[in-house]
Amino acid sequence: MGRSETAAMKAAWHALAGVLPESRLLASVAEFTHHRDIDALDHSMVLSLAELVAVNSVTLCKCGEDPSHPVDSIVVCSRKPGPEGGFVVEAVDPDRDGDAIDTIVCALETSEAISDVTEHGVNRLVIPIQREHAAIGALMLEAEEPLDEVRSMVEGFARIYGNYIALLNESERDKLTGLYNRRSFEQRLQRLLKLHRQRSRPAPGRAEQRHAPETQAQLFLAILDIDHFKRINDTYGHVYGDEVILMLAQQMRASFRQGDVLFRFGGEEFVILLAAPDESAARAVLDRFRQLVAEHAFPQVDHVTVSIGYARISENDYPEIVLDRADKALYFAKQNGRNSVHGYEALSARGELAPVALGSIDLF
Ligand SMILES: Nc1nc2c(ncn2[C@@H]2O[C@H](COP(=O)(O)OP(=O)(O)OP(=O)(O)O)[C@@H](O)[C@H]2O)c(=O)[nH]1
Repeated sequence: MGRSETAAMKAAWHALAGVLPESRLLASVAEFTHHRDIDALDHSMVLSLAELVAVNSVTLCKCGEDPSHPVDSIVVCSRKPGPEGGFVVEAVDPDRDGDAIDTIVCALETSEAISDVTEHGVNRLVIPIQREHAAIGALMLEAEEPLDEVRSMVEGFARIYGNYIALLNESERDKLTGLYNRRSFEQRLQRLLKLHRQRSRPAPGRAEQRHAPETQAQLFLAILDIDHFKRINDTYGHVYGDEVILMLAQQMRASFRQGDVLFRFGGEEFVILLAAPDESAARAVLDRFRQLVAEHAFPQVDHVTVSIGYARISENDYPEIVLDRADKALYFAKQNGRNSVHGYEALSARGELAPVALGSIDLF
C-alpha cells in the first residue's frame, strides 16, 4: 500500500473512531476486510455497517464498465420485519427503477454526498465511494432518525472499502496488459451470467425495455492466440514480443464493446467473453478483430496474425466445458492455416472436429 493510501486509511479510521467505540469499529472492519472474494466482501460490508448503525437498510451500488448501465451491481442489507429483528442481505436487479436509484446515480455522477428525506419521511444518506477522483460506487443508508451523526463514519467505511476493493481489483489484473487475469476468470464469468440473466428476465412494467435486441443477446467465449509467436520472440527478442502482446491488448480494449470482458490467460493467449445477438454476429465481431490485427503494422515485427476459436455459453455450462469447446475450435484454426475464426457449434455440426486430446490450455 502506498503512502497516500496509508494516510487515507488513517483519516478514514479517525472518522470512524469519533463516533463508536474503537473495539466495535475494529471488529467490523476486520470482519469485512478478511474476505478475498468481492461478492462476500460486499455482503459483509453492508451487514457490518447495518449492525453498527441503527438503520432500516444499507445499500451498496457499484458502477460497471458499461456506460449504458451506470449501476452494475446492487447489494441491499435490510432489517427483517417482525420481532426477531436481524438483517437480510440480498443482491438485487441493477437495472431497477426508483427514486432511491435515481438519487444514487446522481451521487455517482457528481461524486457528492446527498442527504435528504424521502416523501415517506425516511432519512437517507448517500456517500460516493471514490477511487482516483471518480466514484466507483456509493453507499446509501435509510433510517427513521437523521443520519448526520454517522455521516463521517459512513465516509470512513466508504474510504476503507474503496481502498480495499482497489487492492482486490489489482490482484485480478494481468500486470503487462491490465486485462483481467486467468485467476479471475471463473468469478467474472459467473458475474456476467448473473447480470445477463437479470437483464433478460422480463420485469413487471418493463417488458418492452427488456426485449430490446441488445438485452436479448447470447453470450460467447472466444480464445485468441497469436500465430507463430515463438518465431516473433526468436527473431526480434522478448522485448518486441511483449510489445506485440501489449499492443494487441490495447487493440482489444479499443475494438470490443465495454460490456465485453477481456482476459490475458497467459503467454500469447487471450479470452474474450462477449454478447452478440446470435452466432453469426459473434463470428462477425471476432473476424473483424482478426482482420484489424492482420492489417496493423506492429513496430519492427510488422505483420502479426491471430487465430480465434469460440463457443456459445449456455446457462448451465461449466466454465471448463466452454473453454474446452472454444479451445477445440482454436485448435482447428491452428491446424487449418491460422489467421482465421472458427466456432465450435458450426464445426461440430459439419462433423469437422476430429477427437482431440484436451486442448493446450490447462483446465482448472
Ligand atoms: N515475449 C513473450 N513471450 C512469451 C510470453 N509468454 C509466452 N511466451 C512465448 O510464446 C511462445 C508460444 O509459442 P507456442 O506455444 O509454440 O506457439 P506459437 O509459436 O505462437 O505457434 P502457434 O500458436 O502454433 O501459432 C513461446 O515461445 C513462449 O516462450 C510473454 O509474456 N512474453
